[in-house]
Amino acid sequence: MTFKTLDDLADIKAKRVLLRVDLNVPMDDAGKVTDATRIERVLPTIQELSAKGAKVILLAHFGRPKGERVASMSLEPVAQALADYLLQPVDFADDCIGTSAEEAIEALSEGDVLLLENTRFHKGEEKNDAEFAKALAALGDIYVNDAFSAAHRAHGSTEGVARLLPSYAGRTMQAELEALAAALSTPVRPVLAVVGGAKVSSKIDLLENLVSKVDMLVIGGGMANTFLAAQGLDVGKSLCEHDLADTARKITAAAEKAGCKIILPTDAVVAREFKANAASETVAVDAVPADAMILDAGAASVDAVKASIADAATLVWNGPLGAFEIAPFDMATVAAARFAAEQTTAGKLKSVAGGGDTVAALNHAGAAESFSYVSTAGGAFLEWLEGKELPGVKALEI
Ligand SMILES: Nc1ncnc2c1ncn2[C@@H]1O[C@H](COP(=O)(O)OP(=O)(O)O)[C@@H](O)[C@H]1O
Ligand SMILES: O=C(OP(=O)(O)O)[C@H](O)COP(=O)(O)O
Repeated sequence: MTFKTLDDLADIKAKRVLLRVDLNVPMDDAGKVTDATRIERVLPTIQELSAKGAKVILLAHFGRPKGERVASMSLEPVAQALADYLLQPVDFADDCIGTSAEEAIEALSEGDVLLLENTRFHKGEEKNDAEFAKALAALGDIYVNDAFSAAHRAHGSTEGVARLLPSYAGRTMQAELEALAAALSTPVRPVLAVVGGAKVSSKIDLLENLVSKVDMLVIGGGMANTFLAAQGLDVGKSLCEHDLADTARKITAAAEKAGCKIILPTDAVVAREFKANAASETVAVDAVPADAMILDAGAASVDAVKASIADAATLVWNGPLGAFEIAPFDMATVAAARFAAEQTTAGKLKSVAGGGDTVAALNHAGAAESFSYVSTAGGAFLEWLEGKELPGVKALEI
């Protein structure tokens, strides 16, 4: 696929550049960014545009507010965090279209950077509504997409607006696509995929295709609970999408047919409260108390994950194996990440991991630096791996 890059942008002095970035960063309850990888990755594009005299207008989403204005999902705290990394002020407008955005843009000088409020505060964003895309496009002269990790969404700010303005790929978009192609176009077998995390419904469908591309699939985190429940096990109060049981069974059957080995947890760390240092115990997955929730994989399951990593030549990983943000439920994720890092350093494994929280987990484990490649993308990375066309990339096609 060919698209224009920043190299194709001639004179952009004083031009209004709408730059789609992914600032969907992990944040604690106090509004502090707990992992800045996604911020760091978009700095080169912002700096390049700013240095060339453009008025840089950032479009981004945060969380899943479903078209409502949800205060806890405001991007305002991220504007300050971004300014700290950019070492330059970042203005903020409290809406991504309409008067407040227009006035904030009017006030920009060459090289200034402005962040617009969460695009998902408007229903038109996720619907990719033509009027919403038009309202965005009216704010800029040029569109640049640097949000590879949101490119699997055909939304107003990732797809619709790209069709209305001269469009370009940003440096991170370009680098991600090149790095993933270099690392995984012809992966050395056996290939192991590890899929965990919490976004069960948005990722489970991908697994049916994935099992035909990989030799082993470790299913962990909230995703595993859905598979365990589909086998008839009681997962108590665990994060679990019971209505996806049929899908889980279909994936298991597809894996058998394709000769892909599925590795599910056999034991689990359970607790009755979702808080740091809550009283916890390790139980077999068929003995989860009805009033408890699975928050991490147990030691036997971790050994099985490590054995799979030891057997693999290539690892692709999205989604933590437990609620790693809360101690001690980071045990499985940290142990697996460190083992994969060691195998990579020893030259036995090519390891590629991605996803906003996955990257945060790898950083938490001190393992990210040793991985072969760390992508900002989780869902987009899995879709890319499947060979799916990503709408946000497709819209940039010349
Ligand atoms: N057993 C579990 N119960 C609840 N949450 C979990 C569990 N396992 C993992 N998680 C949560 O999954 C989240 C990450 O999921 P996800 O967004 O899919 O990953 P990524 O952002 O890397 O793509 C983390 O916040 C983690 O706490
Ligand atoms: O965090 C993201 O994806 P990821 O959790 O798959 O890494 C992206 O910002 C996309 O967010 P979405 O899954 O709410 O569309």
